[in-house]
Amino acid sequence: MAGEWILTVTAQTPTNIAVIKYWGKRDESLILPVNDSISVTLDPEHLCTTTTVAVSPSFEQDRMWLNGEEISLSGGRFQSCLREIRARATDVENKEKGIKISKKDWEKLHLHIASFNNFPTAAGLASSAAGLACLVFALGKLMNVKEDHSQLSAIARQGSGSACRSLYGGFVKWIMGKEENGSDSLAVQLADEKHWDELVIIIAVVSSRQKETSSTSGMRESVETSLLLQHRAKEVVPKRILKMEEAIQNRDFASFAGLTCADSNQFHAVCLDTCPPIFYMNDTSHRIISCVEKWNRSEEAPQIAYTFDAGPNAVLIARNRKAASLLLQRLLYYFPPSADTNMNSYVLGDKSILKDAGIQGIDDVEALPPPPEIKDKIAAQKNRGEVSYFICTRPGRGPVVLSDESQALIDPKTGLPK
Ligand SMILES: Nc1ncnc2c1ncn2[C@@H]1O[C@H](COP(=O)(O)OP(=O)(O)OP(=O)(O)O)[C@@H](O)[C@H]1O
Ligand SMILES: C[C@@](O)(CCOP(=O)(O)OP(=O)(O)O)CC(=O)O
Repeated sequence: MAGEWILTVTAQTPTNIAVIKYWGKRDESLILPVNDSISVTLDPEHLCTTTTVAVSPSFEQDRMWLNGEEISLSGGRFQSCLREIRARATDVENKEKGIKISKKDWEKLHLHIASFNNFPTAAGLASSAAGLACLVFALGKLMNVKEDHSQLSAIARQGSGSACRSLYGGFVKWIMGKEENGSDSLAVQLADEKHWDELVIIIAVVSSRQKETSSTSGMRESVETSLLLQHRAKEVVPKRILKMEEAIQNRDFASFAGLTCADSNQFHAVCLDTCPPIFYMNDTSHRIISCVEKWNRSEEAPQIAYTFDAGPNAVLIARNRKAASLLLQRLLYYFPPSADTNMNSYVLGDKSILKDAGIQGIDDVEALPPPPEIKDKIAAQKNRGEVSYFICTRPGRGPVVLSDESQALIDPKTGLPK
């Protein structure tokens, strides 16, 4: 270790949405859950975190910038991740740059970290999951950590529980584990993103405002006060996990949708059963559920699964592209954009779904007929402006290293954000 050099690694990591929810910890500091959970990883093309980690003997302290603003790394969760990953660092040699770092040097070397979310932070779109997973994954690469993704997931878990599921693409299970030290509480991949690639996901962003009750404090209050949570964790989730694994393996959409909707509804029932009650969904969320339920019931088999995290945004999983375009027509019929919004900023992500739905501009939205399953005028009412925007996406891949230096967020000469 000599001279003034800077070594960087840049990684990209997806976010994930739980279809069997994690809600409740048995250990707050290690972040150990009261039940297993299962998630779908979302395509990083539309929702992801990019993080560059840099190390240099010239850095005087660990520093981090999130979306361009410097943030503190002093929080216990960041510190746990940094400590755990440093403890697993090994020798690193970069012959091209003439850099040699030995295992013991990592204790003294400081890091600069810059991260960017390509979607709103702290808006109920799981930025903490993608963010903490990306931090751990990028540091693992920089420090030549030999552990596999499951071992890394157990470190990301200590940054934010749901982050452990973002270490893999496709369908992922977070096994709650039994050990007191948390060593067996980690994520495993159930199936990769190609296994069920017909699925299309539409997110209705109902509100981008920061929520009143964070997941962390909400689940603490539920553990302390909700009897329904105890019943859910002991009796309901273990059986549901088995059924969900089977539904995913067999690509059985009817079973997948039934389990996903029931689990989201039970999670929100636990929130209502908490004292004082927690309300994450709002009237718009309820209207979206009712639209999906009516349509699903009018068809021979369910077309859409819905799930809501700790906020009012709806995550809608369509069985295939055809169902997704019919869903988008319904959503745009009920929730047209307000007068000053253009379609280009109203439907984001994979815009080809919009084309499939036959919608080119606002005139096509205004001309949409009421969905055929609607029988009365009240049910056909429009709710203009209630949805901020939609994101069309699909199941996606796990973390990757971006080797193209132009994608790095830290200047390799100054060690500061570009
Ligand atoms: N890219 C990132 N890198 C590191 N930490 C991040 C990153 N993005 C978000 N975070 C951390 O996560 C926090 C936001 O988490 P929070 O749980 O409030 O929102 P969210 O994850 O977007 O929403 P939700 O958990 O409801 O889905 C940020 O304040 C920051 O501490
Ligand atoms: C409703 C959820 O999204 C809860 C996520 O909780 P977090 O992972 O954000 O909580 P902490 O572990 O305290 O950081 C359900 C889920 O993702 O499984």
